[in-house]
Amino acid sequence: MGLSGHADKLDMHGWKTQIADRWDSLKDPVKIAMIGKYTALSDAYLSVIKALQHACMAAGMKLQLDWVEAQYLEPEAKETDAAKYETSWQQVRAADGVLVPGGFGNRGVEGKILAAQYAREHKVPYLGICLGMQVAVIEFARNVLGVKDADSTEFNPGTPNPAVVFMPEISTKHMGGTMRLGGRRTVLQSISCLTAKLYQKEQYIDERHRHRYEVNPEMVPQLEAAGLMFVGKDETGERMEVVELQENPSGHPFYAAAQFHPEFKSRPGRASPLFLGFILASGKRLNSYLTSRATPQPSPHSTPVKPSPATSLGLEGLNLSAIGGSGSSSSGAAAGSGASQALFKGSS
Ligand SMILES: NC(=O)CC[C@H](N)C(=O)O
Repeated sequence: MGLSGHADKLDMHGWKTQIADRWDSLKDPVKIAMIGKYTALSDAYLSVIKALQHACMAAGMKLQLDWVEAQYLEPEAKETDAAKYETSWQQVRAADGVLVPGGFGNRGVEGKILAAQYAREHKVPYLGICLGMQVAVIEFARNVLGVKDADSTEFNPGTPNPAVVFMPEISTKHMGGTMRLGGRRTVLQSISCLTAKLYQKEQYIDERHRHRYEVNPEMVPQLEAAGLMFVGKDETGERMEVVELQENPSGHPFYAAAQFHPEFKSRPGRASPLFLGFILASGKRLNSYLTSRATPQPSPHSTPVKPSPATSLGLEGLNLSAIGGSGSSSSGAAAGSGASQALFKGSS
């Protein structure tokens, strides 16, 4: 078979110079509050942490991750554990960005909804993943549309106002076969949305999924009329994939959430575009990053163009001197940018 009988020595030099040294050199802090369940520290959370690290390396920022137990953000916690309630809200208030990752089951959901509301109202960058998108939609329905009892049928099966509903992908009778899993296509609805700009795509993106519930398509027109835009949908147009707060008049620096899990495709040197956008916005560097990149142009092709590997990474074309600009607080930013450049060159 032509095997030489011994493995070549692993070349760790690139890893050391491009990843390990770079990680150690990051100085500008970015404080992210992750609203979850401590007890559910599963692989899903580990992928999210890795994706945050990849994005921080690309942005030249040092990650400070604060775990916030969602349950302690709920008003009842004021009675049962006032100290934890106070510290948890302090962590949210101190954060540069708020992230609600994926999850199942209803414990802590109201706390996640309150965190999404805080981020929206206080213009703090928000990234919602899967359940994090569903709670953002419920929050918006309750507090902007005024549908006070809007809910998900996962948490309240009898809710009269379901903003999120069960989505039997295969069959309700087929036990265990009802989870929508794996790589699926998301069709972008506008080339000017943040998601299109971050992915540098004008037509579609492919990301991985893991969910049973979805945004109720019947509520979409009302939500959009009030400024919550569904900028990514599946190929039928019926299933909501990415949501963003309308740029005007909200003036929000970054409020985006996806039904898919962008963290699953994030790699060192190939940060997930949504995570990168979230970290850049949290570090007040998103605008300079976006202005340094070309806006996706409408394609002359009527059929989708095959994505090139280079444009799917989210790091290419990164103008790092621009990123180091606004909002950077110290000379560490410049050092971080230089190192980012080295990382970027190494990964292309
Ligand atoms: N991965 C997730 O966050 C799943 C969200 C939700 N529990 C659903 O099944 O749709």
